[in-house]
Amino acid sequence: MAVLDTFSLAGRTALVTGASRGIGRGLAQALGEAGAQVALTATTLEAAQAAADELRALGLAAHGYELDVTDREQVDDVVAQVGREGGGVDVLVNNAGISIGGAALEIEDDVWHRTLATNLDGVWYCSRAVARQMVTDGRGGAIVNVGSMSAQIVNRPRWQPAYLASKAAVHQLTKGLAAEWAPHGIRVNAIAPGYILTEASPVDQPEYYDDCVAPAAMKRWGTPAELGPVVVMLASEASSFMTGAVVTVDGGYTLF
Ligand SMILES: NC(=O)c1ccc[n+]([C@@H]2O[C@H](COP(=O)([O-])OP(=O)(O)OC[C@H]3O[C@@H](n4cnc5c(N)ncnc54)[C@H](O)[C@@H]3O)[C@@H](O)[C@H]2O)c1
Ligand SMILES: O=C(O)[C@H](O)[C@@H](O)[C@H](O)[C@H](O)CO
Repeated sequence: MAVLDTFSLAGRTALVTGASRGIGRGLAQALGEAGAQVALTATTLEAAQAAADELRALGLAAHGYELDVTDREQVDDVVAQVGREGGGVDVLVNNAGISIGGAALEIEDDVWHRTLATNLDGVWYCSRAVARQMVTDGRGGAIVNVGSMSAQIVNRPRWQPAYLASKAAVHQLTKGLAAEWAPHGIRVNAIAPGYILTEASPVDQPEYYDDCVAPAAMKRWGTPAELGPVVVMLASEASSFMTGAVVTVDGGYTLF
């Protein structure tokens, strides 16, 4: 197979969580451009369908589904539905995540629990539901988790202890599931983005420059579009011998 053909996702179905905006929206579009039929999921059906409409307007194959990743029953139902409608889920991108700021001595327990529920339990529920389907179908597949450089560094000046813990857990869960599911032909990898400009991460604002932009070797923030090619690689045969890897995409922020 010619090298660029190994990146093709033609004939595959990809499910993306938190796909209505930001990084998830960008990744959904990249997967669609690589040829996948994309199931865009979001916490409201309206947001999911609006994002799917945008992709279809670009000539891509996309459908929207309501999915709150903290709701295990809904996860199982949506994965089953996407599987039925798309001939099985071949690619799962666990993107949904929240980061709530607050000092450790001050945050409410609710912040801790909500963060872990979304960023970690959500990855667990979605991965397990998709892997069960992949194993039952005997087809294998690829899971890509959106981790973070926050698994290894502490963001400043905004403290977010639950977020840091959740992303470190996602990286290690990636490795654990990769080891367990390799015999089933399921590869599990993660990306660890640095600062990416999104609604949740307004790093173009001047107050972020000193801590978030200047320390990166490339002295800039990244965009969701710059994560797309990396995720397409991890989702496709282009990374056929990769599993359990965490690929850093941070403009050199964590070099120092
Ligand atoms: N932006 C960055 O600098 C950056 C860096 C590293 C990692 N990340 C990670 O990338 C992912 C996307 O971040 P973003 O910057 O695009 O943020 P964002 O807030 O724009 O997007 C997050 C999406 O997740 C969705 N979401 C939240 N809770 C959910 C739930 N319970 N169920 C389903 N969906 C839910 C939101 O509705 C939203 O659409 C997150 O996992 C984040 O931790 C972001
Ligand atoms: O590195 C990351 O994982 C992200 O940048 C997060 O830390 C948040 O997006 C940031 O806290 C927003 O201010």
